[in-house]
Formats: sequence, structure tokens, C-alpha cells
Amino acid sequence: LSPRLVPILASASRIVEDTLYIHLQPGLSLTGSSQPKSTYVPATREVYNVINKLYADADAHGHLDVRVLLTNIRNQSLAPQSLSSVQNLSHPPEVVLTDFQTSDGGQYNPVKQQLERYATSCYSCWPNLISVLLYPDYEPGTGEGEQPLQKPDWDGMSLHSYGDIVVGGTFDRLHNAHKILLSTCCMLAENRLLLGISDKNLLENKLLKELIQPYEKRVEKLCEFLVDIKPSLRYDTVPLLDPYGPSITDPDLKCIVVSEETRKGGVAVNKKRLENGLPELALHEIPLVKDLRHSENEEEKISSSSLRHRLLGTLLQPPQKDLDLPSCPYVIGLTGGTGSGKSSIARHLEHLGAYLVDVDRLGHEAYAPGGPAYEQVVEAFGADLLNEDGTINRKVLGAKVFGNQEQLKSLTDIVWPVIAQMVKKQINEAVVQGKAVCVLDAAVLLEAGWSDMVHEVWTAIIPETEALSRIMARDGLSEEAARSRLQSQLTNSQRVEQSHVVLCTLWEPEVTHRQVEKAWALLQQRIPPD
Ligand SMILES: CC(=O)SCCNC(=O)CCNC(=O)[C@H](O)C(C)(C)COP(=O)(O)OP(=O)(O)OC[C@H]1O[C@@H](n2cnc3c(N)ncnc32)[C@H](O)[C@@H]1OP(=O)(O)O
Repeated sequence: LSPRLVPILASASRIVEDTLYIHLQPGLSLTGSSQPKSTYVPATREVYNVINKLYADADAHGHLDVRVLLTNIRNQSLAPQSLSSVQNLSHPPEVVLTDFQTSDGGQYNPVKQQLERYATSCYSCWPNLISVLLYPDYEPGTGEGEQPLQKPDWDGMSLHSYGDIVVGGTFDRLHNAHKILLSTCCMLAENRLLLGISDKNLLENKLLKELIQPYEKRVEKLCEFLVDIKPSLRYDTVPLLDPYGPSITDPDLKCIVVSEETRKGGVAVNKKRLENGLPELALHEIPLVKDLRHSENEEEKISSSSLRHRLLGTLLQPPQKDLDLPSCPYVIGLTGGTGSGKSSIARHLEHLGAYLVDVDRLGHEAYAPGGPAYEQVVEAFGADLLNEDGTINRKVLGAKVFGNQEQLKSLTDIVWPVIAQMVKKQINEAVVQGKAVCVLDAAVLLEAGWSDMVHEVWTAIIPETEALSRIMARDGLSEEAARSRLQSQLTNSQRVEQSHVVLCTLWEPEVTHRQVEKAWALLQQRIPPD
């Protein structure tokens, strides 16, 4: 079977848009006269390896949500149980796929009807479940009987089993390596799987932490997957606020499942358990799964951070249709904290064809001598702001307002309405120039409540420590001054929550350029035709 998995998955991926459930039943005969029944399959190393390979191979088809069902995979040490009940799946199957072809190669064959009856005897499917014939492209020489995937010394060895098992992780955007880890836990556990799910402080140092799914969402996806693949187990989920959680205090636990990377964590858990007078846990380690699609800036293993990286530049949530806003030009509000690199993104968007409005500069123009807000600002903040030539010294003004919310509000109450008028004029200018897209490069777009002036909000993010060192170097600020400037703004996470597209300038300029180009290309597909 193993050499046939790649072509089978490739051919299934052309038909399946979302969930592909896989039911393993070696030796199933669909050609006899009696209706076949689901029987238990022993959880041997060989079965375990096929499951791992299925998930690893499925990774080539990013859109496929593969779930290998373990309901009929039984650990040999357990007493036989009846497999007569029909299992409810979270996505009831609409189609059952087979590569079993009749001699004339036609779509009609009696095996397909047997298969439909077999599928509905195992799982609750859509009322009109149909079977569809796959035509996998088996390359010559990769058929059955070819070299086995497993080392011979694994054949026939069954897995150990344990009553209660513990596993920990962030489980952000459940991917195929998570599924291998979780399936291993399910195959090892007889009774309960305790899942510690990283939250709050434990996420602080994660790459692109702002794009990590909320805790509740991660738990929901995790439980849906687990209940689908093995409904008979008890699943307990707890938020993990330190690296140990309940693994060092729960006396019922017998085994911890780790990956090559988290082995040290497993060893540390056992040390703590001994200190707490509890027996050590058996350590079951799974290998890391290589990500065949990883780019040069991504990790080699399948990882959630790579998935988050791939989200940069894509549409994260659909923009709301605002009938009050003319559809042309399509206005993007580009924002980002100080030092986030949003202005370099803005320039690249201009280079790609957008009409660029530098709102920060308009802000400066608003209180230039003779500008619409000059008198009011001088009146509110005093003449000690003024340079000898009568211009407002922005360094002095900045020192007054950053770190003092009240003063900052007095300034913005004066200048924001004025700047908004200037922005509207600039958008009209974009229309005159026949531009389809207008980008407002505006530092505090969201703080100013300007979301309704734009069709989409795009945000540039950068970790706070990087923003600090950038603005200290660029603007010659002390760390304290830089920090107080950052603290007068929204956090990255608050911005991301309200954004349609997120970009990150943490890496080399070419990486940012690629993100911007991807975002621009995707934008062209969704802006309404002129
Ligand atoms: C809705 C908008 O986005 S309007 C554009 C932003 N402008 C404003 O809000 C007007 C009020 N701000 C100002 O007048 C000036 O920023 C001053 C006087 C406070 C400081 O001037 P300068 O020292 O020359 O700094 P500059 O204007 O370049 O702003 C420096 C940083 O402060 C931040 N900043 C600007 N205005 C604000 C504000 N109202 N609240 C919080 N942070 C702000 C920006 O993020 C900017 O960072 P960036 O250059 O990395 O994007």
C-alpha cells in the first residue's frame, strides 16, 4: 500500500475540497457475494507507519484536511469490542472514493455499491452517498510488492498502550505533523488523553504570535479532530501557562508523547514528577516531519510558524461592503506601529501602481505655518514649541505628547479632522489620475477611527523589541522615550484583530517585497472591476 499512497492522495486531492477521511481496512473484499463488515485492525508498527506516511504525503496538498480514522484500529492488548455502531463524523461524507476498476474501466461496477453500503455501515454519511472512481497515476514499478516502507524489524510489532497519556503544544492551525502526534497519542491511549495547550506567556516568544489562533479556536479544532478519529477516548484540555502544567502533578498519567524537539521537556517533566513523589512517565518520541514545501525563510519541519508566515499578504477576513464608500478608487488603509516598516511597504505599493497618500506628512503640513491647524496647535501647546523661523518644533511637541495621553488627545483632536479633509482631497486626486487603488499610509489609522474611510485595513507588524531598536537608531531616542512612543499606540495584536491583510518586515527587504507583491496580486483578483 505505502508506494501507492502518493498517487492515491494526488488523485483524491483533485476531487476533495475540504475533509478527506481515511478508513483503513486491509484485506477488505468487495467482490464477494456477502456484504463486508468493518473489523478491527491491530495497531502494529506497520499500521502506525502507514498512518504517519499518509499525513506526511498529504502535506503536498495544502487544502486537504486529512483525518485517518482510528475507530477500528485496536491495540492488541485490549479485549475485542463490537464494531457494530455507526459513527457520526463532524463532516458527514458525501462521496466514497475507490480506485477499484472493473475490467471494462467503466464508472458502473457492483463493487462501488458494496462500498457505499460498507461506508454507510461504518459512518453516518450523506443520504445520497455516491462512490467515485479514482484514477491514480501509479508510476511503473511503484506497485504492490515493491520495497516495504518499514524496516523489517518493525513488522508485526504492536504498540504498547497506556491508560492515561499527556501531550502538550500550541496546536495553532492544526497541521499534518500535529495530526501525527495526536494520532500517536490516540493509538497509545486506552482511556484518557490530557492535552496541555500553550497560552498567554508561553506564546510571547513565538514567531508572528499575533497570528496565532485564539485559545478557544485551537481547542475547538483539536477536539473536533480527536473526536472524529477516536471517539472512544476521554479528552481533557487545559491551558498551559508554564512548560509543565498538570503533567507533574497528575498521578494517573502513565506516558508523555514528545517530538524530537520537545524530548528535553519530557525529561524535565519526569524530573519534576520525581521531586513531587510521583512515578516517571514513559517517554514516547515521534520524529519530526519534513516540510517539502518550505521556503528559504521557513523551518525545515512542518510547523505552525511556517503556516503563519504563509498567511502574510493574504486576505485574513473578508472586507465589509460599505455602501457609503465609492468603489473606485479602492482605498487601502496601511497602518502599523512606529518602526514597523509600513512606509517602505507603502513605497513598494506605489511602485506597483497604487496612488500613495503619506498621511503622516499631511499631519506635518497641517500645522506648518499658514496650515489649517497651525494657530490652534500653537495656542494649545504654547509658543515655546516654535523654532526661530516660526515653524513648530516636532521634537518638542513629540516630547510633550508621547507618554501623556491627555496632551496627545488635545493634539489629535485638533489635527485629525483637518488631516481627514486633506486625505479626502488626495483620494479625489487619485480618481483624477485614474488610479484603481489608493493607499493611505497612516500610522494611527485605527486609533483615529478611520476604518470607515477605507475598504481594507492592512497592517505592518514587527516584534516590539525590534521596533524599539529600530526607532532608537532611526530617531536617536532613548529606550525610555522609544518605549513611551510605542505605548501611546495600539499593540500589534489589537491592530491585527481589525486588519484584513498583515505584513511583516522582520526579514530582508526582498522578503518584504515578495509579501507585498503577493498581497498586491491577490488584491487585483478581488477589487471590483472598474
Ligand atoms: C490618523 C493618522 O494616522 S494621522 C498621521 C499621524 N499623525 C498624527 O496623528 C498627528 C499627531 N502626531 C504628530 O503631529 C507628530 O507625530 C508628533 C509631533 C507627535 C511627532 O512628530 P515627529 O517627531 O516628527 O514624528 P513623526 O510624525 O514622524 O512620528 C513618529 C512616530 O510617532 C507615531 N505617531 C504619530 N502620531 C501619533 C499619534 N497621534 N499617536 C501615537 N503615535 C503617533 C508614528 O507611529 C510615527 O512612527 P513612524 O514614523 O515609525 O510611523
